[in-house]
Amino acid sequence: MIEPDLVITDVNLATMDGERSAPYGMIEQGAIMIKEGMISWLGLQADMPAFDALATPVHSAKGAWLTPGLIDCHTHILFAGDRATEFEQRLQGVSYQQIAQQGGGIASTVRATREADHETLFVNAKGRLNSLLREGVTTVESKTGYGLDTENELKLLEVNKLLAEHHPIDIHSTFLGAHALPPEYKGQADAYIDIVCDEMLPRVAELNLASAVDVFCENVGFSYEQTRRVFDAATKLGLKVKCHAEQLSNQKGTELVAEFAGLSADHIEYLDESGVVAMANAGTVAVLLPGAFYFLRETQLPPLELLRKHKVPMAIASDFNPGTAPLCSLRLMLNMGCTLFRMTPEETLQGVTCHAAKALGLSDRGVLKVGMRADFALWDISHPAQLSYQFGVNDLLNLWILGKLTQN
Ligand SMILES: O=C(O)CC[C@@H]1NC(=O)NC1=O
Ligand SMILES: [Fe+3]
Repeated sequence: MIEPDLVITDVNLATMDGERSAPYGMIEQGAIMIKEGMISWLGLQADMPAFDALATPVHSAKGAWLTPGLIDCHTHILFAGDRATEFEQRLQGVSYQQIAQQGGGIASTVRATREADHETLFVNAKGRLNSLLREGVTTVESKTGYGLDTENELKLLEVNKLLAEHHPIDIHSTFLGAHALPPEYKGQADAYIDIVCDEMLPRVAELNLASAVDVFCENVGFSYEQTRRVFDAATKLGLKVKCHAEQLSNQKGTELVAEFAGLSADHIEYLDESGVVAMANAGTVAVLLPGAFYFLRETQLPPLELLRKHKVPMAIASDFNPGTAPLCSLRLMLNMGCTLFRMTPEETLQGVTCHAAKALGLSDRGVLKVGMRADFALWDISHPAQLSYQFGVNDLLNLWILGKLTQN
């Protein structure tokens, strides 16, 4: 018998394990054992194997609910400045186009981010990660995309590396050099994509600073052909791809990411059935972003019935960014997934656990199962549905990352 490092007893487990027939994969009146940062046993407390209770720390959950640590699989936390004055202008009737013509929008965040040093960007992102940590988040995907030249995109990736080394949350870095056209390449999108493919991506791969590559494929972003070029270059360098796709129109970005066996298609409000089928066939995850939908007051809902019909895994994420989703809360997204997108509470919880892990290509987390990372959150709730039902309630009791108590 390998003695555990920690045992949690008197606990209800929302395992999120799809192989269990119960809703949420739940095990009530359960227990869980941790060894060297991984789950070594879980099940009914009545079936718990013997262990030396004198030598082993035991935490009685007193009937609280344990879930996998939450995963925010789509964030833009690396930036400086804010766009609060634009928010004010838009509410006074100034259009996006007018703001962009005044040099606002993404361009203003790019200017502020280029001027910011590593420390400023680190401190900004650390504060945002701390907000997510307090909500039970244990893994975060952090994209670049506000540097838009080689030096500054690499700067952002270096900040991600520092965050991964110094913050308890596990950081997964995505290169999003093809987020927007930098001002110095106005009207020269193909020339900028040359830089992304021929200069930035080889450096990103050589320095091993990102595990995935993303593109904003949209009529106000990059075209289908330009997106293909980036995906082709990324794949040749051994990097997985994902895509901001069908957010404002249907540019067939989803079918393109599926063609490259990509990790996820994100936003997808304008996705059609051929795109859903392509995702189903490729195992590509749908990442739904209700925060941007809400903040932009969009009306086109993502095709939930088609995603369910074709059994496409649905994840949910904050999309935290200064322009279209300045909402640094994954718990709010759980609630919005239900209230705005009409997902069920179980679907939204899958969306920030097992399906979010899949959207990042991670198979070692997102489910309470033997051999998985001991990343979990203990909640003062009477049922897992409460996690999407209520918001703003301080219901997180404890948080463990790799079996280490991180928040209590
Ligand atoms: O406005 C910003 O700063 C980012 C917008 C954000 N980026 C993207 O690809 N889609 C979005 O909604
Ligand atoms: Fe985004």
